Amino acid sequence: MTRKPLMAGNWKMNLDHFEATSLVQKLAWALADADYDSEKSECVVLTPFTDIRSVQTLIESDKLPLGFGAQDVSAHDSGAYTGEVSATMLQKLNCSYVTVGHSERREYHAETDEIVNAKSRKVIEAGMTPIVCVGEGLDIRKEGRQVEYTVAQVEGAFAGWSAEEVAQVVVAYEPVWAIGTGEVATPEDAQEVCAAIRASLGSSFGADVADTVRVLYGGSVKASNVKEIMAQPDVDGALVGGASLKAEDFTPIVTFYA
Ligand SMILES: O=C[C@H](O)COP(=O)(O)O
Repeated sequence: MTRKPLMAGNWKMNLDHFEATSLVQKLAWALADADYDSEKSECVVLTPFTDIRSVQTLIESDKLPLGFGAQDVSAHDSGAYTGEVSATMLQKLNCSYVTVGHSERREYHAETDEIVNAKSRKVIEAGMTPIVCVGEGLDIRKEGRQVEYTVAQVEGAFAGWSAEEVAQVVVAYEPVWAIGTGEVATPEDAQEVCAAIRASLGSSFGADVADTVRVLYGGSVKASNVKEIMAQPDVDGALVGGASLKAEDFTPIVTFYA
């Protein structure tokens, strides 16, 4: 099966809605200038909640070849959960993707695999695609336990799910030590864990699921290293932080195939 590469920009807590509109316009212009072919990669921006309406309006009204989504979601449907945003609310804004369980959420907001599981399920139930983030810290990497640690996170994220549900997700492998540090995992490091994630999905949910689910790599992806990372057979895209904040940095990542 051919898995279409997904190049997703996670803006994190950057860019207000004015800046968001400006970046989307610049990105659309730069992609057109680079002869971007949306058949060869899918380009998505994951914005702060406050930017989504502005980004949606721009992308839909100008029919830009970009997807958009959010960086987190509530595990609850509605009610007395001050400050939270439900999957249904995001779906009503036409979001396609929602990042769940990013290492910054796990670290600063104590998100466990159980919470990631519950949130991802809400995203699926609302008809969107969760980008479920997993990955080891430096201590685990130094002990050489990156595969077992990351595979256990994947098993926890989808415990109790059906194969049909898991077939709808995207998994992002982000070694925490490579996020925002300039330390990029080697292509072989990325391949090792992405392949193990795929193998785990295969043994738990079947070969079709393993063939279908896109596994992304994230952690200091840049124009200068994207091609070698994307050349790995089990890497189906990138989750990009810092380099997604400028059109001139993100465009060559999205058009890595050129
Ligand atoms: O979600 C994106 C990752 O945290 C990677 O961030 P980075 O590209 O700035 O290292």
